[in-house]
Parts: sequence; structure tokens; C-alpha cells
Amino acid sequence: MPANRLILPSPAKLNLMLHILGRREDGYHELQTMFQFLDYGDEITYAVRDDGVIQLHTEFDGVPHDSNLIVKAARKLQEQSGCALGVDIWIEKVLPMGGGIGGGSSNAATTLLGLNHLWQLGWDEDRLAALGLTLGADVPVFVRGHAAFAEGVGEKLTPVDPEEPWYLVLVPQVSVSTAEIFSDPLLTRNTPPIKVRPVPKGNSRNDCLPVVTRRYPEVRNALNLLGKFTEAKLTGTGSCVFGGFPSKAEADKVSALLTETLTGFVAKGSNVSMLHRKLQSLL
Ligand SMILES: C[C@@](CO)(OP(=O)(O)O)[C@H](O)COP(=O)(O)OP(=O)(O)OC[C@H]1O[C@@H](n2ccc(N)nc2=O)[C@H](O)[C@@H]1O
Ligand SMILES: Nc1ncnc2c1ncn2[C@@H]1O[C@H](COP(=O)(O)OP(=O)(O)O)[C@@H](O)[C@H]1O
Repeated sequence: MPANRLILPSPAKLNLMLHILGRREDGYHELQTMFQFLDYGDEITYAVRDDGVIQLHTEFDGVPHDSNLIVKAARKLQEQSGCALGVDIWIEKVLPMGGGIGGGSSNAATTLLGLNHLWQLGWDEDRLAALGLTLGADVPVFVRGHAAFAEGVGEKLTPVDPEEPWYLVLVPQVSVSTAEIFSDPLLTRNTPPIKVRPVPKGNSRNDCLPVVTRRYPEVRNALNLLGKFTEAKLTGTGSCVFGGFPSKAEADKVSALLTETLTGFVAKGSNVSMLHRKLQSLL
């Protein structure tokens, strides 16, 4: 008997670097970025239903049911596979929205992989990643589940295995709109492509940083505070800021000092997503 209920993790990602190479005709930007996962994220519960209805039971502030990436992912998969089954969904949300740690994209990818399993569709990863890309530029890497150097708008992925430090992630209490940052006239859009493989060390810049810190003093403040202890970086278009540490104890020590005034969390960097580790254990 196949299971009809599944609980899956939906991890966060970090952009260890992010270069903007140019702008395409459709307005999207050509990037080079390095994705790594965190062993930290949301938890999503799925229960199959026979009547074809897709129902997310957890309410999100400011995101209507039908606009939620979880619901959009489930509906697209149902439509394109012709599946007659539906699903009830609940989520324990811990990832901040608009934080640059990819919560919405991760939720969409977890839903695609989870329903592929529960509805027994037998889609391969290529097909799920292609569907994922229609939901958001960051969805394919979460579908693949391996740390990656990404090009194009983030869909051309080459697996990589960077170090897996412990990270302290600070969460400034502002939500940054990705679209707003990418439409800022002051954004650097002409970084030359890195052509050497593997990507040489030292390419850790995030081209969004000057525009984000100009617009959001909260992010600037977080970078300054964390920068007193380690190299402090911006993930994606922010708002989250992160720094790596060799051990959990060291990350915890700095966290204890900084989270008196700022929200944050400590998590291990991971080159294999915890979603994929869980799915593997089910097989
Ligand atoms: C910048 C990155 C880096 O990982 O992360 P976040 O900070 O959002 O997490 C991503 O490329 C974001 O991916 P994602 O959040 O899926 O973006 P989408 O929903 O596809 O796009 C939101 C909007 O951002 C702009 N956009 C996004 C990606 C891109 N390569 N060029 C763009 O110009 C477009 O205006 C688009 O309408
Ligand atoms: N399941 C979801 N989780 C988070 N955000 C969602 C979800 N569905 C839709 N969204 C929308 O997507 C936006 C971007 O969310 P998110 O992916 O968490 O941030 P970011 O792209 O900055 O990492 C949110 O502000 C929200 O409006």
C-alpha cells in the first residue's frame, strides 16, 4: 500500500556569491551565482484526497491561497500530469518571506517532489525542474537538491561541493522585493562572466548589495554588526545576511551577542538538501 500522507522538509538556500552579467530582452537578468542549502527550513505535510481538490490549510499573511507557490506548484503538476487526485496541505513556516533564502521557491520544489511521490507520477527530475522554472528562477536548484553554480537566470546548474560551515543568518525585519531590486537603475549589470571552472576562490561578491544597502538601512546595520566577527554577506536580494564559522559553538557565541538586538538563527551549510536526504530514506 503506498503511503497517502507525507511530511517533508523545505530547506533554505544561500547565495554564496551573485554576479549580474546583463539583462535579457524579457527583463530577466543573466546571473552567475553559487547556491548552497541550509539544514534549516519549513516543514510541509501532505495528505492525498480522492476528489481532486488542492487545499492549503495554513494561512499566510499577505499571500492569498491561490497565489501561494505551494498551491500553484500543486495545480500545475496536477494539470500537466492529468492526475485525478488532490491533496490537503499544512505548513509550519519558519523561513522569513522576502529574505533571499528562497522559502517560496523551496516550498514549491518540495511540493513538486512530494506530490510526484504521493501521486505516484514517476516524473523524472528534469521534467520537475522544467516545470519548477515556470514558477520561479530559484525552484530548479531546490528540485535538484545539490549545491550548484548557476547560470542563465539560475536554471543552468553545475553541481559543486563548497565547504559546509556553520552559518549565522541574521534576519533584518524588512521584506525585500526581488523585482524592485532588479529594476533599480543603479544596479550593476555588467560584471564579466567567470569562465574558469571550478570557480576560483575570491569571487564572493553579491552585485545586489550596494542597491539593497542603500534602500534598506536595516540590512546595512546587520552587515556592519556581523562584519565585526566574520565576512558578512548578503544572500540573493536580501534581506538576510550571513557569515560562516568553523563550528556550531562559534556561530552560537556570536549569535548570542547579536540576537539581543537582531533576529537570527544558526544552521549548517549543506551540499545535499535535507529534502533529498529525507526522500532518499523513503525509498
Ligand atoms: C535573486 C535570487 C538569487 O537566488 O534570489 P532571491 O533573493 O529572490 O531569493 C533569484 O534569482 C530570484 O529568483 P526568484 O525569487 O525565484 O525570482 P522570480 O520569482 O523568478 O522573479 C522575481 C522578479 O525578479 C526579477 N528577476 C528575477 C530573477 C532574475 N534572474 N532576473 C530578474 O530580473 C524579475 O523582475 C522577476 O519578475
Ligand atoms: N509558500 C510561500 N512561501 C513564501 N513566500 C511565498 C509563498 N508563496 C508565495 N510567496 C510570495 O513570494 C515572495 C518571495 O518569497 P520567498 O521565496 O520566501 O523570498 P525570497 O525570494 O526573497 O527568498 C513572498 O514575499 C510572498 O509574497
